[in-house]
Amino acid sequence: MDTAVSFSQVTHTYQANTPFAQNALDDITLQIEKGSFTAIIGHTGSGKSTLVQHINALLKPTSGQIDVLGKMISPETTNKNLKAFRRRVGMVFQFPEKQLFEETVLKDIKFGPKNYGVSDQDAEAAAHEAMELVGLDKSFSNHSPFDLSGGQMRRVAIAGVLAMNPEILILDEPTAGLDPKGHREIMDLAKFLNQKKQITIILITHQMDDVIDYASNVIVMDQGKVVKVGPPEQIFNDPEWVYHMQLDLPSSAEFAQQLKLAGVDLGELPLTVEQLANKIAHLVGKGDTK
Ligand SMILES: Nc1ncnc2c1ncn2[C@@H]1O[C@H](COP(=O)(O)OP(=O)(O)OP(=O)(O)O)[C@@H](O)[C@H]1O
Repeated sequence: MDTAVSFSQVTHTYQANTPFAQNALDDITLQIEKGSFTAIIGHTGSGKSTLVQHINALLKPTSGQIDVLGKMISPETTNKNLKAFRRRVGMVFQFPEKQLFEETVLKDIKFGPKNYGVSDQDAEAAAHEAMELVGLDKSFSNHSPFDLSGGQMRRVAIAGVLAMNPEILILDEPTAGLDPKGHREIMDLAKFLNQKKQITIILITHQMDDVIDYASNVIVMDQGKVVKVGPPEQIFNDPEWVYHMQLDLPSSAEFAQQLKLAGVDLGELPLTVEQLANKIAHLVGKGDTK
């Protein structure tokens, strides 16, 4: 597989050379494969947001370099001539609906492509396509984004990023504050974009169930360092280490741990709800639930 993002010995210090210097990334070296669905986890302040903001060059490293789709980002990189690059790396910030500002949904979604020099007609076509992707009916086009529900506003904001046709999509806690239905819709959209549109997804999340259900690869951060990288099953197979990192287990694995503490031996730690159901069914003599 090709590499989409490659960090080489990257450090980032906020307010470097001042008494307020804050070291947020410490010697990060990692790769993210093209087409992967990568989750970045780690407790608050571990450096996740700082890390992803280097991927579209919103932040520049204090030292080291990052290769993103062949573009090299280094301490010397300036914001000049980054437009074409930034279009390829879509970034959905936390609570992206706060950044909506146009008077209609369509205008808001068209804003990005137009800003990147796309003609009005092409921007409109891209906006309609993006609306369809996020499940917003065309009839919303002339609504004010501020008259929509929280979940719908968030989909408008995501559509604005998708209208630029990114190859990498960074989602920083995209489901924060949504109800379970809205949560599922956004996560299923991310899965669709990854599997059907071949967009590389980089997701920051505190939801371990999402990590196990959606991610193919996980990066664990702690105090500005990458402390573990691997598929979800590998990351969660040591509950003591997971708790030590101030992380949660996926809920099925958490329940299995509780059973284990109560003296029920399930053997290997089941991570998905389906695996847990099968193990319990087996234990009570009902065979496979399938
Ligand atoms: N603009 C800033 N100026 C100074 N320090 C900052 C700034 N942004 C973040 N930091 C510090 O850098 C460190 C990493 O922060 P970052 O936001 O990247 O962590 P995070 O893992 O994304 O946290 P969370 O899960 O709460 O979003 C923290 O110590 C934070 O206080």
